[in-house]
Amino acid sequence: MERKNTAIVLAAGQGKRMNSKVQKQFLELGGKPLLYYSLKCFQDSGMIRDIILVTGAESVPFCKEEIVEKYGLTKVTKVIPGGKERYDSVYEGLLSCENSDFVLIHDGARPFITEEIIRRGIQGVEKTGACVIGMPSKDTVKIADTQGYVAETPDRSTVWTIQTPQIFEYRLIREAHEKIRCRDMSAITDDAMVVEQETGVKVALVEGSYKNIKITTPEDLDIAEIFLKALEKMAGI
Ligand SMILES: Nc1ccn([C@@H]2O[C@H](COP(=O)(O)OP(=O)(O)OP(=O)(O)O)[C@@H](O)[C@H]2O)c(=O)n1
Ligand SMILES: C[C@](O)(CO)[C@H](O)COP(=O)(O)O
Repeated sequence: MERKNTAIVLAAGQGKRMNSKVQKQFLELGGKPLLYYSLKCFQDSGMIRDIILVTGAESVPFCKEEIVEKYGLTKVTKVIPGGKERYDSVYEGLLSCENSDFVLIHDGARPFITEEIIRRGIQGVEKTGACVIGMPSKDTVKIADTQGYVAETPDRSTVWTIQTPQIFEYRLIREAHEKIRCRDMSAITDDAMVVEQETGVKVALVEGSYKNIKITTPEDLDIAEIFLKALEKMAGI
């Protein structure tokens, strides 16, 4: 039976760390809005049935006209307003795709998602119903104490840095979000944490790519321009 896979693409953040007048998801990368690239990857993937785009209420018309319609992104079936925090925007997205089997929750600020990452993620979610994309850490990681000293050094072979998409069975992530919403969510920074804290389900780790960066601060945009040029050169564009 063919699965109904929905991508929820998040683009409702303020981009405070980017410190730019235009929200980072709408900044230009290679002449197109940064947000376009992840939407286009999901659009072109045969594994994705539909896309829910979550953005700021004030940006809904811009997204519909200047991104979805302009670039012919026909799989984007809904453009909806998000919430104050990332997890609020995810929850709004989840309320909009009730008839999905798997949902792939992705940061619109990560333009370098690929078809291969989607494929590995969808394979990974079949294991337990929960899967995150990430990469083994190349750096040694230290846990700090509150005074700014090293408290602990975890064994690097067990440390991964986590990316998106994060992929879940729809019911599992919806119910986990519903449970956690009545508690303090201030320390929740990704979707896997919601499943880790609210269910006994093990979350599978699947390799993404060191190029699948999140555009967070201005230097990330410079790196993204370099990656994009290299990808276009490889594709002969
Ligand atoms: N209320 C929010 C906050 C974040 N996001 C989205 O979640 C992704 C990852 O978040 P992050 O990089 O932290 O984006 P911002 O919240 O915009 O950045 P900052 O924390 O610097 O303000 C981004 O695509 C962002 O648009 C969202 O949809 N809704
Ligand atoms: C979900 C995420 O992209 C995984 O690395 C990250 O945690 C988002 O965090 P942010 O503070 O919203 O950038």
